[in-house]
Amino acid sequence: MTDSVKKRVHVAVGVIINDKQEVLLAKRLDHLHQGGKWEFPGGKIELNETVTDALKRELKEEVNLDVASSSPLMEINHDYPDKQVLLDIHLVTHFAGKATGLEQQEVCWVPKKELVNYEFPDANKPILDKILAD
Ligand SMILES: Nc1nc2c([nH]c(=O)n2[C@@H]2O[C@H](COP(=O)(O)OP(=O)(O)OP(=O)(O)O)[C@@H](O)[C@H]2O)c(=O)[nH]1
Ligand SMILES: [Mg+2]
Repeated sequence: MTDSVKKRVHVAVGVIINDKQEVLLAKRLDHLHQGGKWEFPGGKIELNETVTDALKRELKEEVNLDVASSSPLMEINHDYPDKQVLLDIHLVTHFAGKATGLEQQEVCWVPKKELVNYEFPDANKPILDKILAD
């Protein structure tokens, strides 16, 4: 295995859209990688976990939502200067609960058209393009 393959972090990411066509964003805490930017909730996939298991676990841990079903949206490989990520992005339109930032992070529901006003990590560009095209 090469270093680049070994180091790449595999992340489950949820683009969560409610009945009003708003998208759930969370603000990354300042001390984290890409801190201060807005993200789609999610996190690292653990050993022996499927992407959908990880997505369910992370969305419960981070924003207190129970995912009922999800569908694959896209995968993005991105190399930051300090970190390489593989984002496994899923669309979540069926879920239960009220979105709450359980890790002291700010969360908000944003109408699709207003997403252009938020700053995201560089890796997210294709996700934004896709959501805005739909
Ligand atoms: N959740 C999430 N992570 C993203 C997005 N875009 C993006 O580049 N990432 C990167 O993917 C990685 C995800 O890690 P994370 O910090 O969410 O991981 P985690 O929830 O498991 O937290 P942990 O660091 O406490 O283990 C970070 O390096 C983050 O910068 C995004 O839209 N959502
Ligand atoms: Mg996370």
